[in-house]
Amino acid sequence: MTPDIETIGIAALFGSPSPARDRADAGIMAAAAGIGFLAVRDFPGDDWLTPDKRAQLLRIFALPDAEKQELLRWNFDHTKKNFYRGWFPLQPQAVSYKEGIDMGPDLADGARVTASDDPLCEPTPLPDEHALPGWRAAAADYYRVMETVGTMLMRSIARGLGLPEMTFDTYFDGGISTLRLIRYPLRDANAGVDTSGPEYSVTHKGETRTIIGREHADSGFVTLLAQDGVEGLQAKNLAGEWIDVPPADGTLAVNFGQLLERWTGGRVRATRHRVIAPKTVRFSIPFFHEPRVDAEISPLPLDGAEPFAPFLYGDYLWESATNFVEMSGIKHLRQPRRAKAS
Ligand SMILES: O=C(O)CCC(=O)C(=O)O
Ligand SMILES: [Fe+2]
Repeated sequence: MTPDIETIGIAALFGSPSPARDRADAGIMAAAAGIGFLAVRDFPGDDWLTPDKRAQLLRIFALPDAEKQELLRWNFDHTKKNFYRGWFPLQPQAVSYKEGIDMGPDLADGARVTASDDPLCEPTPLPDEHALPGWRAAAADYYRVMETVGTMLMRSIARGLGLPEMTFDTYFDGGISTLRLIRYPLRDANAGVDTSGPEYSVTHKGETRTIIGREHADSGFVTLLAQDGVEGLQAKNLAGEWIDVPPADGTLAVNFGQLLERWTGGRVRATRHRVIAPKTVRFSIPFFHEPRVDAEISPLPLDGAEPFAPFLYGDYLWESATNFVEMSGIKHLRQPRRAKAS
């Protein structure tokens, strides 16, 4: 039988060294090195993982279209000045059938917009306070809670790798984490998009299911995902089978990105995942925990890790993130800040 994705209580990660913390570290590392997915619960701010609290954030989807359009990114509306942050609308022809918003650290702390000449550091267009009273404060609080969970998980992973626990902290100080809110509506059967091809549909447990989130591995380090009670997310296990990552209130799904996989010499796995269409609209709230744009990624002192030429996180992120459909057409707008060693 396929083992389920483990749920691990992480309260002890927030305290001083203890046997409970050692157990949590071991469980996290085993999941990171195994299937590359886990679920975590019990942490400060976990009251956000309830339907009522999530609904506070998801109110943004009820804005009138005109107000969402104000938040659009340049690739969807050339009158806008934001390239990387902001709204992405439904793209009916795309395999990933979703709309939503990407928000940066200025949401939690406006002073953290650092480089006006770097789209990765641009301010996030946000709805007016009067349109959604209290929404910004709620989203800012959620962002801060996730940043702290991300920090504690990275410390746990450092310990699990036998590295000093603060190894990753300096990279993430001033980081550019992204809080993304996603809505996946039901596909309109009359939209003229043929979803019968293999890109759009798969057979799962004997049923034909439409894909609404294309198979991918995340780019960066660690992703903290709140699902809003509706199934659909699947992870590819070591045997190459797709297994469900069921939503559960009070838990965050955790998975790891390709950069962490590479940085750790493959000890942490960047697991591929996808979303198959449920019978109802689905919402999810990923938080991509990310370092500073100018963090220099160089080989960690780990046995067996492949050496590589150091590079800047921002350069890597831009190259990789702009391959996703919601970022299409913007790659040329940012040049690497450091020339690649030839
Ligand atoms: O909606 C989900 O559950 C998954 C979203 C996801 O994988 C992503 O945004 O990278
Ligand atoms: Fe993902």
